[in-house]
Amino acid sequence: MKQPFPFTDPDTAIAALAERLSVVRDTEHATDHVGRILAEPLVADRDSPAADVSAMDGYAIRMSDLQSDADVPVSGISQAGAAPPAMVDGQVVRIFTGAIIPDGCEAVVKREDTEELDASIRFLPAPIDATVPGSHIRRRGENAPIGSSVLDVGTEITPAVVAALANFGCTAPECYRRVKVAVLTTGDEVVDPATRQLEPWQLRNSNRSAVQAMLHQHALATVDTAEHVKDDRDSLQASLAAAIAVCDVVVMTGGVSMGDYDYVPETIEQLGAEIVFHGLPIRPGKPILGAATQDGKLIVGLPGNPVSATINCHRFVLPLLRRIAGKQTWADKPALVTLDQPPQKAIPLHAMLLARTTATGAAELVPAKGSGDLVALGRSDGYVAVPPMTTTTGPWPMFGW
Ligand SMILES: Nc1nc2c(c(=O)[nH]1)N[C@H]1C(S)=C(S)[C@@H](COP(=O)(O)OP(=O)(O)OC[C@H]3O[C@@H](n4cnc5c(N)ncnc54)[C@H](O)[C@@H]3O)O[C@H]1N2
Ligand code: MOO
Repeated sequence: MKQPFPFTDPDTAIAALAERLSVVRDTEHATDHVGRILAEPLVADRDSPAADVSAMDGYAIRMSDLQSDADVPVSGISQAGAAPPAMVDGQVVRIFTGAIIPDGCEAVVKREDTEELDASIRFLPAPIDATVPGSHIRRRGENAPIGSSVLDVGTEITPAVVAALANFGCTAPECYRRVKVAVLTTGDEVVDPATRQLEPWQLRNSNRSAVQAMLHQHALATVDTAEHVKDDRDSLQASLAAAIAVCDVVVMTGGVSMGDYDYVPETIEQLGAEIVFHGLPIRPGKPILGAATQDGKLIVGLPGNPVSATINCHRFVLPLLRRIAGKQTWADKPALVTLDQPPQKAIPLHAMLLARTTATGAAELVPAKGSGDLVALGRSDGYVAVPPMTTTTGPWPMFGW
C-alpha cells in the first residue's frame, strides 16, 4: 500500500478499473432472464396498441351526437376480445376499456358522463364542452409503431422490462451470459459459519456469506467457486490461478493490508495482473485493492474486516459486475438522504457510514464500534457516503443493501 492514494475518490477509482475490464460477449436465448442483460434490442413485432382502442368504459360517439336534452340510441357494443360493430348515423356504440374503436367513431365519452336510459343515453352538460375529437381514444401505434426499437441492448431485465418483452411476444430474449465469479476468503483464524465449537482465536467466515449473498441478489452473476484459503503463499497462488482461469471476476477478502501474512497483493502481482489501486482515501476499506488481468478480468482484494468487506463489495464489485455483464448504465445512482443527526467526527477520508432509513424518508446512522462490528452491520439498511472533513447532515447518497 503506497501513499499518496492513486485516486481521490471511489468513483474515479472504479472508472479507472472499469476501463481495463473485458465485457462479456457470449449470448444465449434465456427464459430465466429476470435480472439479466439484453443482448438484442427489443423491436415491436406489431403496433402498440395494435388498433385504435378505448381508454375508458363509455360510449363511442361522433361529435355531432353531442347534444344536450336529446336521447341518443345505443346501436351496439364494442367489447375487448371481439371486432367492433359499425357505427350507425345518429346512434352511439357502448364500448369497454381496451375494445376497438368502431369505424367513424370520433371520441369516447365515459359512462359516468352520461345518463344511461334503457336503450339510449343522454349526455350530461359538462362533457359536451370537454369532449374533443380523439377524447379517450388510444391511437394505434402511439406507444410504438411496428418495427420500431423499444429497448436497447444493455438494458437490465427488470419486472417492468419483462412486461414489455411479453407484450411484444418475446419470452426468451437473447441475453449476455452470466458473469462467473469466484470468492476467495483468506485467514488462518477463519472457520466455516456452521462451526459450533470455536477457539477464542477463531471466527466464523461472515465475509464469504456476505459476498455470496450480495451476488445471489443479482442474476447477472453466478458464484462458481467459493473457497477459503489459509494464509500460505503457495495455496493462495494456486487458488487464485485456478479461479482466474475459469472465472471473469475473483473477489478476495482479507490479507490485503500490511501484516506479515498479507499475501494477497504479491499473489496478484505474480499473476501478471495490473494493480490499478492498492489503498484509497476511504473508511472503511483504506487497504482495498483493485486489479485487472492482461485479458481484462477483475480481481478485487477486499479488506478482511467484515463491515469493510461488505460495504466495499457493494460499492466497488457490484457496479463493475454490471459493467462486465454488459449493462449500459452500470454506475451507481444512489438516492440522496438527509441524516437525522450529523456524523460525529470529521475525517480526511470518504466515509461510508452504516445507516438505517427512517419512517420520514431520512436516515439515521447505526452506532458502530468499528469495521469489525457485525452487530451494527446486521442492523443496517445500507450505508451513507459522506465526503472528507464533513459533519453536516447532507443530503448524502445512501446505498441500500
Ligand atoms: N499497519 C496497518 N495495519 C492495518 C491497516 C493499515 O493501514 N496499516 N489497515 C487496517 C484496516 S483499515 C483494515 S480493514 C485491515 C484489513 O486487513 P486485511 O485485509 O489484511 O484483513 P485481515 O488482517 O486478514 O483481517 C482483518 C480482520 O478481519 C477478520 N476477517 C478476515 N477474514 C474474515 C472473514 N472471512 N470473515 C470474518 N472476519 C474476517 C480478521 O479475523 C481480522 O480480525 O487491516 C488493518 N490493519
Ligand atoms: O477498512 Mo478498515 O475496516 O478501514 O478498518
